[in-house]
Amino acid sequence: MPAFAANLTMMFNEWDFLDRFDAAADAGFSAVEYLFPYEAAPEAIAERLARNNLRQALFNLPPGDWSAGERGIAAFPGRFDDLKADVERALDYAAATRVRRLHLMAGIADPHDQEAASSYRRSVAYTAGRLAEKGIDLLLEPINGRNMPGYFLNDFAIAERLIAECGLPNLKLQFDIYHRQILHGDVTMALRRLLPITGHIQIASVPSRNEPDGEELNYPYLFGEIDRLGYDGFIGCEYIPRGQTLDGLGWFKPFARN
Ligand SMILES: O=C(O)[C@@H](O)C(=O)CO
Ligand SMILES: [Mg+2]
Repeated sequence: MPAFAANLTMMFNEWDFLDRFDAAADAGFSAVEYLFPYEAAPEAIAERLARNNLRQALFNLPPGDWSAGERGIAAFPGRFDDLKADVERALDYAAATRVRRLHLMAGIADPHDQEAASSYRRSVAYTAGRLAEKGIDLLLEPINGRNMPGYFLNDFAIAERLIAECGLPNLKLQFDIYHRQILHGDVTMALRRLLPITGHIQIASVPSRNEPDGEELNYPYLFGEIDRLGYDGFIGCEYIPRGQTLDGLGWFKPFARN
């Protein structure tokens, strides 16, 4: 049975950030993820995880200045020193939350720009190396250009090639099924082929990015396939509830822990 992680950036927004941990546990989740933890103290997050017996599935390394439109800095040649500091900041939170995987965002940059491509590769190799010292996986996530216009890593084939070329055991793919369907489709065959390099999966309906219970994709079929393939990681529920979070959890009832 898949281990679902509630995405606390998108779900349970009826509560303040720290209270979302309690709400997710009460709803039957045994794990959580979110984009960024950095506005809360690491100890406060650790306390909520422990209190609720929750596992921390994933979060992102700092993305640069999000409010100014940055979506990562890994592909920016002039920001390597910032990136190194960001890695240490993320590792403080990783130590507190015991997370085993972190996602590095690439940034808004032209994927055909050679300078951006080599900066990205350097940032990925550096970050993966530093995370390996702590036993943590580094994840790369292709993101569709409708949600994130101009995003550098906008193609699963580019991520797959980079992971193969780097040959680092802790460098893996973040397979967001929502982005995959929008970018390329062919979700089941891609899961079958890419599962060996996949470190995390995320889900949402397509095209609305709501509960995984309708629209283009047949999630009960995909959950069965993911199980059949022997995936033993987390599935992050990275969706925007259509209404109240709890009202939309009918799909999750068979998987809830209590
Ligand atoms: O799919 C997404 O948008 C996220 O997983 C993310 O990390 C960047 O927004
Ligand atoms: Mg995602």
